[in-house]
Amino acid sequence: MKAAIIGATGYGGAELIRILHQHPEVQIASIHSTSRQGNPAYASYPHLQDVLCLDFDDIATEHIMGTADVVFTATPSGVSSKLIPGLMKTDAKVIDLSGDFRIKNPESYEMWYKKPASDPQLVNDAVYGLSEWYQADIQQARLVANPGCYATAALLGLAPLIQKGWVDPASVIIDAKSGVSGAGRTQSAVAHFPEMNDNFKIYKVNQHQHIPEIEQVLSRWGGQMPPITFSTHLVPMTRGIMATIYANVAKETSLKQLYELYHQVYDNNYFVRLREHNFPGTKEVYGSNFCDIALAFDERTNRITIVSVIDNIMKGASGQAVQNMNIMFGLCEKTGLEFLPVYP
Ligand SMILES: NC(=O)C1=CN([C@@H]2O[C@H](COP(=O)(O)OP(=O)(O)OC[C@H]3O[C@@H](n4cnc5c(N)ncnc54)[C@H](OP(=O)(O)O)[C@@H]3O)[C@@H](O)[C@H]2O)C=CC1
Ligand SMILES: CC(=O)N[C@@H](CCC(=O)OP(=O)(O)O)C(=O)O
Repeated sequence: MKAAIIGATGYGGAELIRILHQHPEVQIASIHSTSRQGNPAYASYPHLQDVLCLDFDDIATEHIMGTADVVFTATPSGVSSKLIPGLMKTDAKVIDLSGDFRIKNPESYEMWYKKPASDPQLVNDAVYGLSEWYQADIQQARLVANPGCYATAALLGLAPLIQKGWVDPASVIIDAKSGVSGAGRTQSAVAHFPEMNDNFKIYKVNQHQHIPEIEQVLSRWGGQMPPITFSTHLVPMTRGIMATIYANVAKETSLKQLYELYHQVYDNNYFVRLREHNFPGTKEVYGSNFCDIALAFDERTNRITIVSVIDNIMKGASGQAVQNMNIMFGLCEKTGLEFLPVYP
């Protein structure tokens, strides 16, 4: 298969290059940028010197038409919505890493993203690419809306409990923390070294764009859902997300029963690992496509604590995008993705 990457100068794009370069079924046919067109890949990414011998091309659809079987758009929200209608006129399958095609309700998208919603027909046709849960739809999809990084960690952690109705949905609180690469490569004050180093900050309180995304999926699983509380924090590390999720039980249970449920649900999913013997840290998934989940049950408060960790650029973005590509093209979902976590 031939792949084109738009937004290849960003972190999501660089990670796609790292994965696809060693994917046995894929050749990177072209990389695209608006700021570095005509320049070699190594000019933007010195670590690719003598490895990826391609120049950045511009983003005109004509340059992709007929040359790619799959196009990854690793571009910001508001940009993907403009690029993808043209790409849908080619024969390629498209996997978008932005939030532009995730939210089915256009008013909700516009309220949370503060940008015009994408073409409603394409939003309707786009399949939400939470690989573990929508495999059958992803197999048939022409356009996949790859999930947000925080949404991936939170949804994989909550899925069994919400689907089975084991917790009171009104009690759900998701407290999440991310490494700074989640903010992308573009410079910003918040990600500036003196601002984030030796610091720990909450941001976008009650305003994060992943709130409607998480609520949309939880409602699909558990029926009408009350609004959730979701907080995001920036941690002075490069990669990683930890979502610590709290929920009150809706029925009598025990830690043993909770793990039995999670094993039933996830034992056949290679990329979800249940960490029954110790709580996961972000380093234990660093550079890999794993989502590690552990549980605790406090009998005093009747509250469950779920800890879910991912690498934000892997399972939270480019890793899951390649997992979705594998599913769309009928390959084993693990193909080209069996990276061990980088440790230490
Ligand atoms: N980083 C992460 O952990 C995650 C990111 N995402 C999403 O993935 C997407 C990419 O994120 P990330 O790589 O981190 O972001 P970066 O800021 O690192 O990169 C964004 C890329 O988009 C390109 N771009 C910017 N403006 C335009 C434009 N007007 N037209 C075409 N291309 C443009 C830039 O390239 P150039 O200026 O050279 O054209 C750049 O390569 C975003 O939608 C992000 O929300 C999702 C989950 C996690
Ligand atoms: C640390 C940090 O800034 N993270 C980003 C999440 C990146 C992501 O998943 O973005 P999209 O949903 O927009 O694609 C944020 O909180 O907005």
